Amino acid sequence: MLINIFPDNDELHRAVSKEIIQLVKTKPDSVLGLSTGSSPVDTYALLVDDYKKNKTDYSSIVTFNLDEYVGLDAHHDQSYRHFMNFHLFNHLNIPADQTHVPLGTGDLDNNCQEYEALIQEAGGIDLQLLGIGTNGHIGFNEPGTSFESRTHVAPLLKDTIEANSRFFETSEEVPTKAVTMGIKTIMEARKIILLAYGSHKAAAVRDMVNGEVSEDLPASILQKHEHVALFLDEEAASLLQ
Ligand SMILES: N[C@@H]1[C@@H](O)[C@H](O)[C@@H](COP(=O)(O)O)O[C@@H]1O
Repeated sequence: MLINIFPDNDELHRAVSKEIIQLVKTKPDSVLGLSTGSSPVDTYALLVDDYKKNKTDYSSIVTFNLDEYVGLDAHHDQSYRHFMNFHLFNHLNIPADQTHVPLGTGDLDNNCQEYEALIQEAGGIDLQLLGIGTNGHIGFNEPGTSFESRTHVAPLLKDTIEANSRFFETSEEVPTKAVTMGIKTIMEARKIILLAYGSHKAAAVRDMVNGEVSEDLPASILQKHEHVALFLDEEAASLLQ
């Protein structure tokens, strides 16, 4: 694992956005795996800034997002599809049909199979962006998820549901399941960048890097990937040995 530690978040997001922009420029038909949550928001803002200033070309880029809540369609303002359109896709010259976010409505098992097939048809993911949950989840692969998993419907754990509840008006609205790329799907990406900042991520980051590789901490599998780069701030890195 390549570990980059930054004194401030601005530098961290600049470094991550540079990696993405460089890939888009050197391989204009790259397949990008993207993530949601608060972690990548400022990175996406920098990609949008760069696009406005430098007209970096996304017309042949294909994207696959990690996950989507079950029950929320693209029109719901808390759906990950809405998040991605709002923060990134609407501001770049990427054709909408080249952006993929798992579908959290309709025939879910079928959606999962189709998503895997689409990733394969696109030639696999060149660069997967990840965040990490405080319990070590990646995508919505909670502790206990099989390392052999592919895109599937995942129940969310109580802590994750509680953490997400701040985004919803009533507790009944908070999704309890998600469609997520599996661990195996994520591990097949040719390169992975994981972004984490803040002291609340420090224990998960420590266990991911220094702990045993175990399904109890999904992100620990990244120790087995040949091209992983962590982009951390000093707080998230503070418990590393
Ligand atoms: N499914 C997402 C993950 O992909 C994300 O990495 C994680 C961390 O979120 P945040 O970046 O807001 O800390 O939250 C959610 O559970």
